[in-house]
Amino acid sequence: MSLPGLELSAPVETTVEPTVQELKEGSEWRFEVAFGTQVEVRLLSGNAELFGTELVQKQPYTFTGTKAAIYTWHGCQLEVHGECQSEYIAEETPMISYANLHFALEKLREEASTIGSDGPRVLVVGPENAGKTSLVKLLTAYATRSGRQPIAINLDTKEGMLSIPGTLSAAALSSIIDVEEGWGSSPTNGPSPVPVKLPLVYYMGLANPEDKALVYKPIITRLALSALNRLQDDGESRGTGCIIDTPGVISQGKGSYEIIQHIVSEFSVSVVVVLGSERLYSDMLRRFNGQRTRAGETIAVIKLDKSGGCVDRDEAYLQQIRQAQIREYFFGDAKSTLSPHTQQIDFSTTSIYKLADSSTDLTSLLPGDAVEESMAPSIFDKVEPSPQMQNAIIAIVHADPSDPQETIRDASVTGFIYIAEVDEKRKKLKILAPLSGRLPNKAMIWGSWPEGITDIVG
Ligand SMILES: Nc1ncnc2c1ncn2[C@@H]1O[C@H](COP(=O)(O)OP(=O)(O)OP(=O)(O)O)[C@@H](O)[C@H]1O
Repeated sequence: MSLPGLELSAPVETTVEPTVQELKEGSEWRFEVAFGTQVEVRLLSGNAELFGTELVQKQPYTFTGTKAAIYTWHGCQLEVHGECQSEYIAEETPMISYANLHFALEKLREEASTIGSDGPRVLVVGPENAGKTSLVKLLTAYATRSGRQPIAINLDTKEGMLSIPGTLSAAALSSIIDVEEGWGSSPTNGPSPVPVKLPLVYYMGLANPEDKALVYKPIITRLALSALNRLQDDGESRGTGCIIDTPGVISQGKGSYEIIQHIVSEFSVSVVVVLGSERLYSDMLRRFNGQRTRAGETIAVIKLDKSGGCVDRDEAYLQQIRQAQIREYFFGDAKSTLSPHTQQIDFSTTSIYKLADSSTDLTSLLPGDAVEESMAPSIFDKVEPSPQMQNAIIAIVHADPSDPQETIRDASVTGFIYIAEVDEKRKKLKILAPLSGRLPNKAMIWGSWPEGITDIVG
């Protein structure tokens, strides 16, 4: 069966005989599956995990558009149906050092729980494709397997965590992460085999946060406030702490790591993990080692090797991932199909704010420069619907259309709509929304990221 909007129709190749991969202890099977093809994997014997989440024996797992690795601590047998784009077994992996980091964090968590303080706030930085997201998934999965409830935080707008790209989000993860889907699914209207997570989402609408620190930094501040409050209020998460994923671009040293500094101070980061860069490690050591957090803890800076399995992903592949995340937001996934609604709305019922292109960025002013009222940065331009909006994703946020721009910028997301058609003559928009019913009278943000997507509505 083919699902509308999802490219899930390609069946698993059943005519080809399955292959069996024998993995020795401490090795991993690295595999890539193209979009449009599916590969089914079963764990026949032994134990195995995908970025920290354990596979259940005999259960079929189906992968499409995936680059990942299945690791075994004690050896296992995997049965593979279908054709991978590439696959091999690697015996050298940095998994022991990753597991040691987990045990060190567990020690800090135990200490925090004993004295009733916050568990470690862990920041993962490193160049692009160093394996940051995979490490954050692994540490989160290991923490949940230890019976804890970590808060996972995504500050990388290039890819979404439990939301679409362009967003920053936080979620308390008490249940396992989904082997096939990555982080799992956010609330849907259907039953889900893996419990759904309720993320807190903010919309940035840009791929490169350094382009607009004026928007990115305040959103980080909001998200940090919410996440740290959640830690304080939630006994289960408090001793566990949080694990923060970041975009590679902020680790390149431009702007003297100003954004990393901002994240460390807003989240009161106590452990900085540097993946795959000696130079970044030495810069982070110089900047943070031995410094103290707000609560007086000493900040630790740790270096970890990049896994040889990390793959550079080309732009075409990344675009397919983004489109799959958007389709999934509206239509669900193979396990739970959603029923989004198209409807016509009048231009007059919309209040759309577009990130201003030429806003004065106060961060570019030198200390002591006077800020005149006329120079005050404008964050958004209020815009009428226009043909350029066709195929765009628009965020609806928890703010009134008449609220100050700062309030709109700092508001969390209620949901997203997709603009299928702009009819300038009749002044109507055809939109796709996850639910039926009138759109709330809230401010809407039109960003440049994720880019428009075609063919989503028939
Ligand atoms: N051990 C491994 N074996 C095979 N593939 C892997 C392995 N580790 C990571 N990958 C894959 O490599 C790619 C890059 O990894 P990941 O997304 O974790 O890096 P990142 O540093 O978060 O990237 P970005 O900077 O773009 O956010 C991903 O497709 C991931 O699934």
